[in-house]
Amino acid sequence: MKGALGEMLAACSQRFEDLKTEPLLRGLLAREATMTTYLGLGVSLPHVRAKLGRRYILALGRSRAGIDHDGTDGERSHIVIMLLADEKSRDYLQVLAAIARLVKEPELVQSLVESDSVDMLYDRLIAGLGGMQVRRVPQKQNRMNRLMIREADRVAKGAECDAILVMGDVFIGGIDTSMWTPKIKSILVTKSGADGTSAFDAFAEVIQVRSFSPQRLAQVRSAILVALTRGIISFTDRLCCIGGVQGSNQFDTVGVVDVEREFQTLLTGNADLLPDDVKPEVFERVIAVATELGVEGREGKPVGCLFVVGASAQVEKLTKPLVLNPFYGYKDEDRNILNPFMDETVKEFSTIDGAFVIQGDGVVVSAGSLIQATDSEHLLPSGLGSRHAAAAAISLATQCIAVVVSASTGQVTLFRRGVMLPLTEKKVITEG
Ligand SMILES: Nc1ncnc2c1ncn2[C@@H]1O[C@H](COP(=O)(O)OP(=O)(O)OP(=O)(O)O)[C@@H](O)[C@H]1O
Repeated sequence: MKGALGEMLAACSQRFEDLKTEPLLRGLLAREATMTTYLGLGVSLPHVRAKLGRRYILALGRSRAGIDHDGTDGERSHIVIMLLADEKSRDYLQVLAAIARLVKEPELVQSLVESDSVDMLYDRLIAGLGGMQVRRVPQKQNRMNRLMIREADRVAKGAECDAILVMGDVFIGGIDTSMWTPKIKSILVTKSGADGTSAFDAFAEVIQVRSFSPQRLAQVRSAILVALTRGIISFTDRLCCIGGVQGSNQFDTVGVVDVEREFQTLLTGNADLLPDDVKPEVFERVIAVATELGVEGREGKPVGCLFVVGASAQVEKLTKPLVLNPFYGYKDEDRNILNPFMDETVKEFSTIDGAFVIQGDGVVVSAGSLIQATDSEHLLPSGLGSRHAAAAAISLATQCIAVVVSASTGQVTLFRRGVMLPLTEKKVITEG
């Protein structure tokens, strides 16, 4: 890896002659020594921040034979994406996250590894950055899709909806935007990268979510929550939603949702779903990690988990460590939940008892914390035990938002001011 990084830095310094490669290499290797930058699928993303004089330099290296890399369980790196960032680049974590998201597409990675020439690799990378190729949907299916779109438009107008929410992942590779014709403001919700695609012309807003529960209603709920926290819709809005089974290429459902009624129990007169100090992207990230844990578990086994986000000064007074805090001593940037390398770390620690305490800006303060707040006033539905009770109590005692993944049902539930809002449906978990 040291050799590969040296080569890539040399290539960069040919382009940018003022680049001081020695300290950059030292920085990259030091970063690598604290935590591996291997992302999986044969891709590594070494990165460093330094005085660069420009915001970012990105270099991509390919090795067909692969490079040995620490902390990869014997997997080799075939693609090395080196990100150099200036000390002052403020969206550093977002850039890292965007790159990490991109290389989660196995087909793209494979096509980069197999490219015959630098030009071909470059073209494929650019195509990958521009989103996936939209696949053709058979004529017959499209007739029904067009009909559903027209109906959604009519329902939206008739019911005086403020916007149409379109679940885009019904279509493999994304919705064919030429098909989208309604006059009402439309919001596309999608898991796949929409950056830079034509979706931005056809839709007023694009909400990119990282993880979805497979259930359709739960998907709509998560999407509305994200749209709310980002200020794309408001509590008084009425939405027309159009969706279908993921990857089926077929819209099959049109529904109307009154946002306020949907989230009524949670709001009761308070319009601030998110605590003041919690950044929307941090909340979204926590929901995404929680949903992934709920759906996938850890190494095939169901896991439970509790995230307490925001109001960390208040929260700290009501918590006690159950184990030595594994996040102690790391730089804020390295233990921020927005950092893509934290995903695995958080999932790894999800198996230890206790809660994650996370600051509103994303910095993980601790894991394995015992919540000492108690609340005897609110009765939780039967079947919910001490983890859910702790989440309810801490959300009542402080201005935090708590997110629980149930080990017994996989359900993700949100707590704010002691009120619970299930975000995903329960699933039946069988042992073994
Ligand atoms: N006060 C608390 N603070 C932090 N973590 C807690 C607290 N109470 C329980 N937990 C965590 O929740 C775990 C499971 O507890 P329990 O089964 O009673 O909860 P539950 O609400 O039924 O959740 P699940 O649906 O995941 O089983 C405990 O092993 C512990 O890790």
